[in-house]
Amino acid sequence: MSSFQVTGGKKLTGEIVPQGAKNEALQIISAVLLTAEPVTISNIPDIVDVNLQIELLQEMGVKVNRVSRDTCIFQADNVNVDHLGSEDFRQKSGKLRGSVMLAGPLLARFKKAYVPKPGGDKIGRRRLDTHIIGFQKLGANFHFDDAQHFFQLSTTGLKGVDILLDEPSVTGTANILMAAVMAEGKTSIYNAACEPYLQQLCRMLMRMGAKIAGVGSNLLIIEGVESLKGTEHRMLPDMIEVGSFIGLAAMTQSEITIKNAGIEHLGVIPEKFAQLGIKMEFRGDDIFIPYQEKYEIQTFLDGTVLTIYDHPWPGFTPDLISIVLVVATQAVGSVLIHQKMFESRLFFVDKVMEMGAQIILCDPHRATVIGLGRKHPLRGITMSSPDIRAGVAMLIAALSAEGKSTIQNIEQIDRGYQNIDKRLQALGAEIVRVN
Ligand SMILES: CC(=O)N[C@H]1[C@@H](OP(=O)(O)OP(=O)(O)OC[C@H]2O[C@@H](n3ccc(=O)[nH]c3=O)[C@H](O)[C@@H]2O)O[C@H](CO)[C@@H](O)[C@@H]1O
Ligand SMILES: C=C(OP(=O)(O)O)C(=O)O
Repeated sequence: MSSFQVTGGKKLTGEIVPQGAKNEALQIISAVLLTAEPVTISNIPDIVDVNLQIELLQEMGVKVNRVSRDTCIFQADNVNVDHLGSEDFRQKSGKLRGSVMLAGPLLARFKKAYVPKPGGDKIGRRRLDTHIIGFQKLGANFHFDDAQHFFQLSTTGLKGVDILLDEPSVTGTANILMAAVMAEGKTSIYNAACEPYLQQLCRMLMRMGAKIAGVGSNLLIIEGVESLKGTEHRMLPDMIEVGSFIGLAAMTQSEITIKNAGIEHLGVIPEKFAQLGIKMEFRGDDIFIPYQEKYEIQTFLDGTVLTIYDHPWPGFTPDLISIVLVVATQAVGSVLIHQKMFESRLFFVDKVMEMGAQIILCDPHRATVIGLGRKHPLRGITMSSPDIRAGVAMLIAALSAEGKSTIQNIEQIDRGYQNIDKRLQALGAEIVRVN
């Protein structure tokens, strides 16, 4: 288990470029299975989860030519689908959430797929019902192996159908969409997720020849085609990294420019940080966060205490709730943080309280943060990262705290943030990686 040793209290300065989006990459890289032709993908983040997804493809026979550090040409012209039934695949795919999205393209092109229990963050129950029921409606049969926790899917041919999702699952929508693009006839997916990740996937599929209407909305209409061709695709900047850096700048009283932030794709993210009182200047596609002695949490218009909660896109992403919570601890004012989607994402809060933050953990989903400005600065402690975003929230807290902190289990952070220690060191942060 590796750790970061962080000496807090340093003001950071300079420019930082967000990596390509992790959750987009996991969808896009799965979609290369839909064609035998080459697909060139650029701005691929060099992070553990994405590298694992690429290895999974390689191990089932997809050719991967890394033409530069962030660009690969994939060609799925000789795929061994049976590899997915192997112990090897089960082990490796169990390490990340994104592996589940190999199933949709495999069903579409090869008529069978295996879905082992996917990994990813242990942030609550993460069921696959939306995915499997969607496949079933398209004409797939499934068998669930209880002992191995393994879904086996097969079809004699997928057929277009109207699907109303029980919830707008992000990976579920991507999976069903990728299955539907080559199904016979018309499919509609209503209550679809519509994050920029999915919009990007739709655009890529359309460049490959898919017929999709309603991109960016919660109703996707897909007219099945017989086959898809190769294409090129570039990943957007990672909006979760952008949000993390906005919070980091304010909390450490730093002056940072986030270069090429993809501002038009950030939805309400800047607005939520502005509600915490954080100033930002949009300069072209860069976000400049000036030094701020203090930032003050706004109230609602009627003067009641602000609530920040997660919601499917275009609402506020759950992946930034932990970061907003930590950043609020050094603000002036109070905010109720409500993590609606996941029941185990706020458990790191006891560590932030141990650092000296004034927080009332109301229940597994809600925490009230009482920001007293820097009256009681946080103090460094030893903590362990339970998931990607809590890990980065802890790192931000440690960088703002007085004294030294140790963050253990940083493998969680490495799943989603590319060389975060080196990139923050370049801004002046004191972080040492201990392997
Ligand atoms: C690889 C990947 O892309 N992972 C993301 C993806 O995970 P993932 O696709 O696994 O998440 P889902 O969208 O399926 O749902 C996440 C959780 O939220 C619950 N839920 C969902 C929708 C809803 O309206 N109400 C509700 O309560 C679900 O029951 C589930 O427990 O989307 C999540 C939700 O944005 C993000 O946190 C993950 O980073
Ligand atoms: C929850 C996340 O990731 P995953 O779904 O891959 O576990 C995340 O990116 O915050």
